[in-house]
Amino acid sequence: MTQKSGRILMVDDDQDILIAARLLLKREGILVHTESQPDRIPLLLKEEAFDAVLLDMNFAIGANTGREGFQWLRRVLEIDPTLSVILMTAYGDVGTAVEAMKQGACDFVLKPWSNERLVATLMSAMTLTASRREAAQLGARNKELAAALDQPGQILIGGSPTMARVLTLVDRAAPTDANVLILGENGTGKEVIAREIHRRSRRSSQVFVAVDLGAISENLFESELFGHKKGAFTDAKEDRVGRLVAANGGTLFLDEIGNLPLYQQSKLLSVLEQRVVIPVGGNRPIPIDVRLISATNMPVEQLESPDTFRQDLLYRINTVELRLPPLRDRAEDIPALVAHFMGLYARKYAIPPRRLSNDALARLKAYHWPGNVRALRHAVERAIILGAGDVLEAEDFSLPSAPGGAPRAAARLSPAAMAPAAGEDGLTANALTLGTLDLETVEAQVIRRALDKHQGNISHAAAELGITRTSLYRRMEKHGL
Ligand SMILES: Nc1ncnc2c1ncn2[C@@H]1O[C@H](COP(=O)(O)OP(=O)(O)OP(=O)(O)O)[C@@H](O)[C@H]1O
Repeated sequence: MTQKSGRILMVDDDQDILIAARLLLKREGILVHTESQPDRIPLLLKEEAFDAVLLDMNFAIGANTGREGFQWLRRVLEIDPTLSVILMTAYGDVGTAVEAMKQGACDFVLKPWSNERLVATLMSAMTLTASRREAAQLGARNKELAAALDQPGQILIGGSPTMARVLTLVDRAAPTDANVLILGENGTGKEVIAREIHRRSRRSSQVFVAVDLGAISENLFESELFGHKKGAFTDAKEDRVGRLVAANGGTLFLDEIGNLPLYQQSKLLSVLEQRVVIPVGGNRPIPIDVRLISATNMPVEQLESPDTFRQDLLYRINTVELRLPPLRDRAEDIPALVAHFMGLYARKYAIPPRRLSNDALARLKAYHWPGNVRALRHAVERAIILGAGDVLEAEDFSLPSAPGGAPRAAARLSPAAMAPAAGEDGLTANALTLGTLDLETVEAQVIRRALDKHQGNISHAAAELGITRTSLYRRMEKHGL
């Protein structure tokens, strides 16, 4: 790999040496920043991006132990462990050379140097830096891949005419690398569709990285997406590779994109336009190559309002727009979905397969499913656990008696009831002002309040309640909200 466009930082207190090196490296097409004061190293590394450091070992007058060189070597590696450092000295001996390598230097040059050898050493140092940086990115990507391997293969059910139309679009869009925006209520299967697009795309052997923008706190947004350098802020104890870089070569799924505040939308837009990210506290732009799929449950009118969403960002992310119909508009899919989930949970709980009564199926098809496929899935899970006979009846699904009506109290054994009880996570805050001490009622009231306060935004309500979105969904379902 030729790295002739690389950039070197050379630190030596001898101006003649710096001039000689500058002339030599210029001829070789290597950019070099020369510096005579080593204490400027931290600042320089912060301000500029370098691919290798050439460091003298002795700075104090008369010094020849190399002690300062070792000290600055440690400092450089603390700041950027991927950077290759070459030490140089006029007093070098094998012992110092060995010690320098042990402490993390990648090579050692004796003064006066041979031009050819110096250039060759610098070239391999720059290549080493590049591969260390690539390895860090690969590590992050591998983590994502390993997480994907842990996930069971997702089965996509969608035989209804409305879903068939969506799947035709998926078919056409998937191989094109076009950015896709998926719109739909919570639980309609936006992530399932995003994974399907990835699976059918040219990037299918690469990683699929899902980022729930609604779950990232505002102050961690940049660090999570773009990464950070060690020391960029108090908690940045190590370098961190951002999710955008981890998704390199693959598909990046940005869920709940409608939740981003406007100023974060600007940051995201500029990254998408320039196709590079600069980690927080860093200075080296990292090129990114991702296929972007975004999703939101925000109604389209709101998304098209400049007060809520940057329209230039919208144009960038919605080359193809898919609208997932709510489950109530595709009741034809319900039998297949129920059969699929019944099989899934019977296997999971090692329960013999059960049948479904006609009445139960009719009730499931007639219900308006405000929580969509996710809620249906949970209802089936509960029925599988609680249903006593060989045939599951309508009552086993704990459906509200009329659409929008109050749900039956969830049985003690339901998965929802198995979730942490209210009170363990702050859900009973202010219980005394609610006029009742019945735990279930209080929980429902608190959740309703949180949802009202955040205009139905699940991520924000969950964050305020101090629980995960999944946990909030379970509770909403339990209370028929
Ligand atoms: N067509 C489908 N076939 C099989 N399972 C589905 C389908 N659609 C959704 N599901 C299941 O429903 C649940 C919710 O799906 P998913 O997470 O994709 O919805 P979402 O729209 O992304 O939700 P949210 O808006 O909350 O992010 C998942 O468990 C998923 O497996």
